[in-house]
Amino acid sequence: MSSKVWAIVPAAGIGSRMQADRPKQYLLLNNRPVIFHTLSRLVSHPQIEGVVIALSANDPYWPSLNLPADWPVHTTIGGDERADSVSNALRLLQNLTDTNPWVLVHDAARPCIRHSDIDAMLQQLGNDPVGGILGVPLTETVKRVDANNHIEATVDRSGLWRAATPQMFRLMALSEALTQARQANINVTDEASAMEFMGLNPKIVAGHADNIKITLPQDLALAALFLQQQENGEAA
Ligand SMILES: Nc1ccn([C@@H]2O[C@H](COP(=O)(O)OP(=O)(O)OP(=O)(O)O)[C@@H](O)[C@H]2O)c(=O)n1
Ligand SMILES: C[C@](O)(CO)[C@H](O)COP(=O)(O)O
Repeated sequence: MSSKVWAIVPAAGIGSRMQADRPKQYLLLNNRPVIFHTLSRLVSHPQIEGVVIALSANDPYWPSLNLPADWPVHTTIGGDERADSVSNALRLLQNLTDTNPWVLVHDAARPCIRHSDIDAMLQQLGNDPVGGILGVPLTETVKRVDANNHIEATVDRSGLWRAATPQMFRLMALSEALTQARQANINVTDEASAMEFMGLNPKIVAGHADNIKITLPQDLALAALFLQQQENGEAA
């Protein structure tokens, strides 16, 4: 894939499930904030031209990150929901470019993203008419459970995947899909849902299971281990 792409990083969340003293994207992971690792992975990929990151309006941590001056990172203010943060970042990007590039939307809370997974997306989706997402097929038995934690049913897991990020779509199509979903009061938790709402069928690209989203307290130690393994060349 010859033309460059842009990354969009939603980073305006509060990380409530993490129950930490600060938003999880600013918790330390191997002596660096989570968000530093995520941005480092993105800006170091040769196909990524720049990054637009959506920050909380009252984010006191960003200024002290001291990112390298040559990192092509642009900031904007996020919104109430993740989808609003992504929309705001896309709006800034539309003012930065007069093209309609592929955008890779990637959670700030996913610092273990591999270049090989981004390469697989670019290779498999670069000529796709719609785009797609990174995901991991479910490998365990799936249960539907009632409010009292009793098993209601075993769900057929064939064809079930965990959606991850990056999620790769064309700038204009994704902007329009998110706008339409918002106007219809459809609360989308990922970009693919908005594209599906528009009647489109995104593809899914198999990624590595270590591309975890740091969500719960126990995820931080796991992410630290995965980063260490990757940096030591131990991760398969
Ligand atoms: N209004 C929001 C909500 C979330 N995010 C970002 O979207 C990513 C994935 O969302 P999630 O894991 O749900 O993060 P939080 O909303 O911060 O977590 P929680 O739901 O536990 O509060 C995170 O990088 C988060 O910063 C965002 O940019 N804007
Ligand atoms: C977009 C996402 O990473 C796909 O798995 C995920 O949905 C974002 O986290 P959230 O907890 O749904 O906001």
